[in-house]
Amino acid sequence: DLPDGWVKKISKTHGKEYYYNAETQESTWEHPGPGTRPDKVRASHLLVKHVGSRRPSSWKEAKITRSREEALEILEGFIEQIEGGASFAELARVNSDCSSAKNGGDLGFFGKGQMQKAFEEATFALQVDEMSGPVSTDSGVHIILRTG
Ligand SMILES: N=C(N)NCCC[C@H](NC(=O)[C@@H]1CCC/C1=C\[C@H](COP(=O)(O)O)NC(=O)[C@@H](N)Cc1ccccc1)C(N)=O
Repeated sequence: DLPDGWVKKISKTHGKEYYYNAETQESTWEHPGPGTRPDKVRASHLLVKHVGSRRPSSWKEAKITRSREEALEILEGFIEQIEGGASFAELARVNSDCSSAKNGGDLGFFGKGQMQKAFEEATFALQVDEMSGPVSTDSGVHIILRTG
């Protein structure tokens, strides 16, 4: 399998296979290797929605009216608890405004182009087992834990 953005081509002059990445305009004779960048990552998240969320409703609360600032304060409280040793999954299960709360926040594996850009970029920038700071998307404010 090729990392995202790479395609295999046949060189006209040499008649042999080479690899080309249209995103970066790179070309190389050798296979760019699966290890270079992960195509898919796995993550859990804890979402706190607010009045400005694209869908200000969740399994927890039919009509979410907290302000964006309040959501950020709540999320920062969870970050402190997790940094103090609390379980990310347990806090997500009880507090996340996303339906993934029932899986302890687990979203499963996903590739580029599936999640909102800010969420995708924040997740792909994390190492496995690393947690993000507050990340804002149209859904609300998230903390993300990369798990795979
Ligand atoms: N696994 C996928 N590909 N599912 C589609 C993701 C769609 C994507 N979602 C997001 O980017 C944010 C970040 C993570 C969750 C999320 C938003 C919302 C909550 O916000 P709201 O939409 O009310 O504004 N939760 C979801 O979507 C859930 N299905 C995630 C999920 C739940 C249970 C199991 C697996 C995944 C988008 N492009 O909008």
